[in-house]
Amino acid sequence: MSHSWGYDASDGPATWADHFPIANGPRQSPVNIIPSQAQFDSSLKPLKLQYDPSTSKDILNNGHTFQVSFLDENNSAILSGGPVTGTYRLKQFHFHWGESDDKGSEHTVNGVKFPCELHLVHWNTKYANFGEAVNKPDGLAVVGVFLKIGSANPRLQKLLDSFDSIKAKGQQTTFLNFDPKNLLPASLNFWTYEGSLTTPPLYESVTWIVLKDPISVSSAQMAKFRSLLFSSAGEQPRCMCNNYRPPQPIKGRKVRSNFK
Ligand SMILES: COc1ccc(C[C@@]2(O)NC(=S)NC2=O)c(OC)c1
Ligand SMILES: [Zn+2]
Repeated sequence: MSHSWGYDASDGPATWADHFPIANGPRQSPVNIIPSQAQFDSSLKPLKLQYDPSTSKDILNNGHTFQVSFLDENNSAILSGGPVTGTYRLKQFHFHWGESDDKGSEHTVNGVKFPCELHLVHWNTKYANFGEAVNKPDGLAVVGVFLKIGSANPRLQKLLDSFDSIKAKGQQTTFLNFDPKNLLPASLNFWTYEGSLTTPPLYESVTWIVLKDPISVSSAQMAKFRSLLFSSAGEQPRCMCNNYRPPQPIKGRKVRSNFK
């Protein structure tokens, strides 16, 4: 039976090493990105994200976050270029956020936290499927996008409108024709480094691609994120928020950028 974990003092990030010793491994995520220490790498190719909205399937409250899953039987929604070799297929995207607008992102920039961070998860098609790829050193490529408080973002609205249907853990509903391209900033300038999943099992299998530019979200929209629950229907309601792991030791890793 997989060990239960969460984000409270009793089961949160400070306790994860008890059952998942890789939590203290050499390539853990997230990290604090220090732009002045990132190395510009002219050999990095432009990041290519080719998404097909018809591959979006459903939206689920999994008790840790909410995620939108995609059909991944073919190369309709893919990531290529950037720091990766080959083709990676979009599997799902999800978010991490705080109980207030002053925290919530997993990666930080010069120690600055954003209120929310989007993760677009892709798996390497050199492997047969996501399950085979998820624990391989080159198995996953995750695009991280920061959300910054500003004007309401209409492109988040379809997600927010689905929240009443997935309020509690385990609730799921169909979520068709959603184009994740609409969640990206205009610029695909990025930082990249070798890291891990940011929740147990914390596999060190992620090539991180963190976009420099944020997208906007309003404070009212963030409040809707916080209307979701960690808890199942019928249980004592527990606000889904602060579902972020703090930055981990860089341990000698280099963060590269495709921009000066
Ligand atoms: C067993 O496979 C898993 C388990 C958890 C996650 C989620 C997460 O840990 N990973 C990132 S990235 N953010 C997260 O919250 C996952 O995502 C690819 C794959
Ligand atoms: Zn994540």
